Amino acid sequence: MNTTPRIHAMIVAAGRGSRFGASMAKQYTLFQGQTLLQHSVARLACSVFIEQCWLVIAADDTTAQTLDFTMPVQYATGGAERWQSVQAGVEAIRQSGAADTDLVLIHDAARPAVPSCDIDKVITAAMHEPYGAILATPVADTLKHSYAQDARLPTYIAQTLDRSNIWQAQTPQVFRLDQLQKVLQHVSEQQIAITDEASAFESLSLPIRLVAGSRQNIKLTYPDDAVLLSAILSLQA
Ligand SMILES: Nc1ccn([C@@H]2O[C@H](COP(=O)(O)OP(=O)(O)OP(=O)(O)O)[C@@H](O)[C@H]2O)c(=O)n1
Ligand SMILES: C[C@](O)(CO)[C@H](O)COP(=O)(O)O
Repeated sequence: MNTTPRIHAMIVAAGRGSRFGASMAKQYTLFQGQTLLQHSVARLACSVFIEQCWLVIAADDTTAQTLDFTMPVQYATGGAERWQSVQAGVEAIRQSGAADTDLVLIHDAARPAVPSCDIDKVITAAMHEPYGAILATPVADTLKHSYAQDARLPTYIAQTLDRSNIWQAQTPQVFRLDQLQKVLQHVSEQQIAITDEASAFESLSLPIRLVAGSRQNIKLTYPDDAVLLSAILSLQA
């Protein structure tokens, strides 16, 4: 009997890219002639586990459906917060007939350089977990905590943080479908602020496995991330 759970992939692409500051949403910025969204779909398409993908886009998005993708895509409408976009994707996946024990993979459109081997690694890890697994990379720099001050004033160091056992979370993040829906409902009811789905599990003290990922899997967030991302994509080509 085939006990491998089905994988339902979603890419969240409903953000506005305010920190990036471009005139259009950053997921439509072109690198090597392709948008970030197309690059991210292509990376997922390299995975042996993924044959199609849900794209969670803004209600007023008129770009995504004009693009060509390297595997079949379906669309869901995102929300104001990232976790609400994920919740919309989860609902669309459930409506499509997914089973509770299937796995859901969530990836940021803003992370187009994720190595496909990392995608398969985090999926395989999640298959052996009761709740899920995420890609992450151990912090490499010394971390400073600053005094909270008026942004118009110079900022000073309050303390250096112990960086042992500190990781930077990435995506994909992969979870059991029914468990993900349950924890997102908890986040909604308790109005908990989260910036990734693993945090929702943490809010209920549910264990999520960390899988060491590539430092090439950067997220395009600020304008000067573009130079580094462009170099990484060129080297990966
Ligand atoms: N309401 C939101 C917010 C974010 N995202 C997606 O989540 C990913 C990571 O979020 P982030 O880097 O913060 O993107 P933005 O929210 O667009 O950026 P900013 O916070 O600078 O506006 C992106 O692919 C973004 O499109 C989303 O689908 N729905
Ligand atoms: C999900 C994420 O990419 C993990 O690092 C990150 O939390 C997204 O945060 P953002 O503020 O929505 O970019």
